[in-house]
Amino acid sequence: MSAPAFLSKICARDEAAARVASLPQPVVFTNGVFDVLHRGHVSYLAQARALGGSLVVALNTDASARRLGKGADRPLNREADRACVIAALESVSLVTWFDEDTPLELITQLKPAVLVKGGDYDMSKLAETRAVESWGGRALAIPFVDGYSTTALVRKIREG
Ligand SMILES: Nc1ncnc2c1ncn2[C@@H]1O[C@H](COP(=O)(O)OP(=O)(O)OP(=O)(O)O)[C@@H](O)[C@H]1O
Ligand SMILES: O=P(O)(O)O[C@@H]1O[C@H]([C@H](O)CO)[C@@H](O)[C@H](O)[C@@H]1O
Repeated sequence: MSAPAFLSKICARDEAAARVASLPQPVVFTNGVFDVLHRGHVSYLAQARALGGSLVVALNTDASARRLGKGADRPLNREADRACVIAALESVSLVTWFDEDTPLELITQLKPAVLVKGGDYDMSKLAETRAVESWGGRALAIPFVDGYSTTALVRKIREG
């Protein structure tokens, strides 16, 4: 039996620039932990993809995710497992990782035309927005889907 096709969407960070160059343009970029996937995530990724020719998702490595303070046992899913789940989505063209606290350095390397986050972010406050705008790109937040968050889901599972 052959390996699932979605595995080819996952690449190491040092291969990301070359892979991005061969994707249909314009490239939309987003990032995050995506620990336990929910409806808010998949709606937001589908809307992000519709803004361009391809969607690149950069995941926080496990070490980077732990530093975000989402909880002592977070992320629940390891980086390789989170990458598989994200790569299996139709909306996603390429998945890679970043190990820093923010994706600024990776964004500066990849120079996407569009940067998106969910509506829980104020894009005007992000250094990444200023980077993308410096090469003529744009940064925007996609409307938040109320009632969906991984942290709330984990609490519900634990507390019943
Ligand atoms: N309900 C939602 N609607 C739209 N976008 C969302 C929603 N939840 C998260 N996002 C977006 O998905 C990306 C990844 O978010 P993240 O992994 O932090 O999800 P989360 O559910 O908020 O997780 P956590 O509760 O662990 O912080 C971010 O860009 C975030 O803005
Ligand atoms: O999954 P999250 O918590 O939305 O992802 C974080 O997003 C931050 C955002 O891009 C502001 O800079 C980022 O800095 C952080 O490393 C997580 O990816």
